[in-house]
Amino acid sequence: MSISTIIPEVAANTGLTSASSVFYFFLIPALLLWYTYWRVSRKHLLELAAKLPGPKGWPLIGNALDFAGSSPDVFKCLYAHSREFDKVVKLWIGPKLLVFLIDPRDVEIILSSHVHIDKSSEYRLFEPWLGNGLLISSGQKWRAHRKLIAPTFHLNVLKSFIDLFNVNSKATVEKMRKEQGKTFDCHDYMSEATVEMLLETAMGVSKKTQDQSGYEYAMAVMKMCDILHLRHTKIWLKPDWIFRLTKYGKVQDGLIDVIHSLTRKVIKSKKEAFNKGIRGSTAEVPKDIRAKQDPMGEQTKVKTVVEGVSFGQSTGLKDDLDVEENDVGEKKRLAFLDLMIEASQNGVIINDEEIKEQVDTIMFEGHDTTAAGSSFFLSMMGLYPEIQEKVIQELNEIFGDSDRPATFADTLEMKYLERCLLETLRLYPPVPIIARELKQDVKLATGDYTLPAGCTVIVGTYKIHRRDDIYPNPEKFNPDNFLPEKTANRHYYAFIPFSAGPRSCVGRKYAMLKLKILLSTIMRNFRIKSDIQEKDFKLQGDIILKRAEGFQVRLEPRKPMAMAH
Ligand code: HEM
Repeated sequence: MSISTIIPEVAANTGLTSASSVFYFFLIPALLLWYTYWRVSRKHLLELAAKLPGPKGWPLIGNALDFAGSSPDVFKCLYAHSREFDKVVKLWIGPKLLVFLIDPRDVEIILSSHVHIDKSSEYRLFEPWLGNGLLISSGQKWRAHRKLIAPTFHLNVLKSFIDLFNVNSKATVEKMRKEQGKTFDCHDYMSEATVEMLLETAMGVSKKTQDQSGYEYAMAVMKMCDILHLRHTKIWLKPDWIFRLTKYGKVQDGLIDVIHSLTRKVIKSKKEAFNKGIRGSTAEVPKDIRAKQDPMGEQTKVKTVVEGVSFGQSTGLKDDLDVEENDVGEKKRLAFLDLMIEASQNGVIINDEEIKEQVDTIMFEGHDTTAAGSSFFLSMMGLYPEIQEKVIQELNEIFGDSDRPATFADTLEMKYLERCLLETLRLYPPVPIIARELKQDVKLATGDYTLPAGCTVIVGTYKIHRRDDIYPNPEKFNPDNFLPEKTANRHYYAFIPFSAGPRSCVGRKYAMLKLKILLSTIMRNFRIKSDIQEKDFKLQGDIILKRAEGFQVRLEPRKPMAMAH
């Protein structure tokens, strides 16, 4: 009689022991086999990666610890790496290979290509929010929708937004007036203004359509970005099933609810107007603004094809936004949401779900980027009073004492303000990096390096804009970097705040026009002061570049009753 029949616990234990030994007997070789297969299947990637320069990492986790700190620490650490190497930097986050490109000649190969246009897997985390909208989609869907959407941001359409840009800029000035003399975060005002302008222009609905304010929507977007950034940098939060078990999963659901409820209301309201035969924005433009606008019909006289640097693109580069006026057919002159709804009527080009995805995408891409860009601009004005005075002088020359709204022709005269804006986008590009996933190997231009298929390639815009071989004294805010003689000889891909090539930003011209009207209106009313020096900025690159401490500025009135009407 064996001992196990006498003592049942021992029998059970013996059974357990033998079961677990069998388990380990098979598990360990299975794991080893899987690891060997995995290494062999990635042999090509590992061999090419070994030749790329990069900081030393740890076994298995690679450089994952570089991503473990707070947002500003991660940003600082990545920027420090980009300064140790001058062309390419390789980093491993566990098994994931990231390759940063920081030379414009290499960046051109990726951004100008019609092949390397797939977004990296990191963008997948946006899906519950943005669906498969323009920012994330690829292949035939992206191509068809890009073709549909790009013409809705043509200058001819944008010019019809000028009244609404003016109305909303004035309203922002009035709201900011209560902050005079205090130190406050101007980003809050810029976010609200940019959301409301998008609603009234590209979406074509009154901002009163929604009961919550643009500010609430903007705050929900900001918190969503915090969560997405956390998931990008903390690898254990990446798998959906783990993420859903954490408190962040629930918070995300709540935020998406706020965001999507705005989207649904906007689409509903636009459809109702559309069915009544109304085209164009339903937002109100006060009579005085419309009457003062374009008194001599000058807007129609001004040649509309103003390309290159004035609209955020290096001189000489072109994309699908730079089509001639005559190439944009009558039908395509509709604003974004009008055109989406019209196209959906036959259900072939775009269906209701796809419209929602695109509205979410444009609302996000269109507001957070411009809110950051304008807040950095105001911070720069506050820090450099002599530069600010030159902007004010230019605005005085254009507008004199008048409180008239800005016209399109005026925006073309704002040459110095434009250079300050471009210089802001150089030093503080709101989208500090762009990531793509390579489906095939890519030979680089700057050395004997080949990027392996399967890696994530990251265009390091922030670092490229601060290369000392391209921009002398690169950390200094110097609007003269954008004098025509300076831009003429620069590599096309040395200034890419809006990306470039077939997947460039569709809102590039919209952003530049809107920012010129908003910022000039603010500066016709206030002088900006700021006490925190650039070296003390705590930058965080959670998708959109921001200052962790907030964009603290003070306002001084230029004219006590200026612009009051
Ligand atoms: C200062 C303001 C802005 C900056 C710096 C900016 C920058 C960028 C960049 C760098 C990209 C490429 C992103 C990537 O490939 O991952 C992009 C894409 C995009 N942007 Fe902007 N953007 C701005 C404003 C806007 C505005 C106002 C809109 C819409 C009204 C907009 C809509 C889009 C869309 C839809 C895409 C995706 C395009 C595609 O993949 O085909 N952006 N933007």
